[in-house]
Amino acid sequence: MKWSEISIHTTNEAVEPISNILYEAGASGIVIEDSFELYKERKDQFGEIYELDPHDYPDEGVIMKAYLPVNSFLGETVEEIKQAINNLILFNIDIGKNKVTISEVHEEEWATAWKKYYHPVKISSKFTIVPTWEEYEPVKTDELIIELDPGMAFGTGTHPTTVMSIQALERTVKPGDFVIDVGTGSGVLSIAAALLQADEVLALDLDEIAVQSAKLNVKLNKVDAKVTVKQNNLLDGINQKANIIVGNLLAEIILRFTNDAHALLKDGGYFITSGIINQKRKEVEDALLQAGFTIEETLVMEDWITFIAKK
Ligand SMILES: C[S@@+](CC[C@H](N)C(=O)[O-])C[C@H]1O[C@@H](n2cnc3c(N)ncnc32)[C@H](O)[C@@H]1O
Repeated sequence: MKWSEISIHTTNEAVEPISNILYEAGASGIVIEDSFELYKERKDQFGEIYELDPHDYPDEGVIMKAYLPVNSFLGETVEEIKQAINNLILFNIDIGKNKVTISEVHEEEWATAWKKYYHPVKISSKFTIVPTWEEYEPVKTDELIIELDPGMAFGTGTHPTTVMSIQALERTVKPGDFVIDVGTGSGVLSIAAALLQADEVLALDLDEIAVQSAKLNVKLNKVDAKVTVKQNNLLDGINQKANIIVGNLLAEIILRFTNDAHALLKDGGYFITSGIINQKRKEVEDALLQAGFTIEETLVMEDWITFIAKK
């Protein structure tokens, strides 16, 4: 598959709204090169000070890079992104130079572009995500480690929607549970559920590349005895009743399977929905209530919402 890199030179203030615009437009990942990063003193995990390469960073402001698949809609998607960024001025957001450039990247470059920005991250009280190419010694004996090679699939584990999904799983998964992960991407949520002692996990994704990536990561984390990865559209054709269904997908997609999720859950089971941008909060909440769920908890991070709904 060919990918197109869209690069936007903007300001720190605009990073969050532009991230939302890019994710809404279907970007699979965003890299942020912030000039400010260069001047921060940083230490590696052994306490050594290290420096970043100035060539990777802009002199001022922030360069955001996102990756979009090259398809027949690419031109329109880019135009919509540009338009949405220009509209930020109406909300008094400084968009700085607003220089937008497009270039084509090949699959391999895309996969490695991530690597230099991606280090072990503690994302909750229990979990630390460690990229496969980094050495990491657990700080605490009960720390749960997820090793990930996100490759081409969404799910470095550090996006707010993923972090909140994992926090929601920590609060709901019980030993012996059967968990379904809709839109598994790199497999990160399925691996988390297995490490939280779920008995059986079904990881589903429509995208063949995500399925391959999830299979690889599931093996890497030695949870392949519990986790089955399958190419599937949402919950189509699945009929084994679950204790938990988790879906980190855009609101529009969640709305398509709230009723199916309700039907497929055991009584007292949880439907965890993430990936909901704040503007869509009410719409998803209404659909969950309409399907027969009660909202047990709402998590908020930056501009994103995660619901823990109970049947
Ligand atoms: C935002 S990513 C979430 C990845 C990962 N679960 C995480 O939390 O980091 C959404 C994933 O849903 C998948 N997806 C989108 N539409 C889908 C559908 N109709 N059925 C199954 N998966 C779908 C995408 O391929 C993508 O891997």
